[in-house]
Amino acid sequence: MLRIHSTPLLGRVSTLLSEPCKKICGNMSSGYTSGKKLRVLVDMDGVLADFEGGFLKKYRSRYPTEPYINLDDRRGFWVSSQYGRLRSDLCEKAISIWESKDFFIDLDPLPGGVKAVKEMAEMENTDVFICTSPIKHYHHCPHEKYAWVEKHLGHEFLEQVILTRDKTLITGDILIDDKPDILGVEAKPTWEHILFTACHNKHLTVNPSQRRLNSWSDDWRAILNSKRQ
Ligand SMILES: Cc1cn([C@H]2C[C@H](O)[C@@H](COP(=O)(O)O)O2)c(=O)[nH]c1=O
Ligand SMILES: [Mg+2]
Repeated sequence: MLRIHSTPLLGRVSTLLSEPCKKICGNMSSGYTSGKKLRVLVDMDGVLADFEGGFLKKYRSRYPTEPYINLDDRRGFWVSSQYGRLRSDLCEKAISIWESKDFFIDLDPLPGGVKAVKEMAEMENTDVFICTSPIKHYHHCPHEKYAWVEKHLGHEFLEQVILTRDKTLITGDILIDDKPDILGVEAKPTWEHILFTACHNKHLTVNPSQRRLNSWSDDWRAILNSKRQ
């Protein structure tokens, strides 16, 4: 394994490395030495990738005679729970959709998300990571989440992917996420949760101190700047 001990050596080693390796080493050097970079964690499902729209399309196509919930009528984060309340067997039918091959890779990007993340990544003193929870049925989901990032953000962005079932363990300044309650073993995560508005959370009255990003047309740059020292 190549160990890099100091910035001058890093500079020399860097000239010998391929472009992707240079980018990795660039991240290592700036992250370790400055300590001033803003670290933004961006969720994937419901923030960058249209989980709800993709689910409804595939559910209706697989179960054309079964009842379904329009996106305007979605309430609560868990699609499976709301379908289960509609009729108990529909919970399993809902789950079967996102456990299927090609569900995650086929998700359409949400408007403006990919462009915003690419712009964020180019900003000075800013590190962006895609922070996303895989489902436990792991046959397709983790692979397809990586493939989605490669397809829409590019191969180099794979370096920025964090798959975790517990986002409270990840350190960052901001987490942009559509899930209203992000809980885990760490009671006091380092990040401020910015609630990304989605069909399932738009009616929620949240704590007045919780900030929202209504869409990627909203002023995400101002939110980032508000966290800079
Ligand atoms: C709505 C819903 C989602 N899931 C799964 C699907 C995704 O892998 C995660 C959500 O990930 P995120 O990083 O918090 O966006 O949860 C599920 O299992 N059941 C559901 O109803
Ligand atoms: Mg999400």
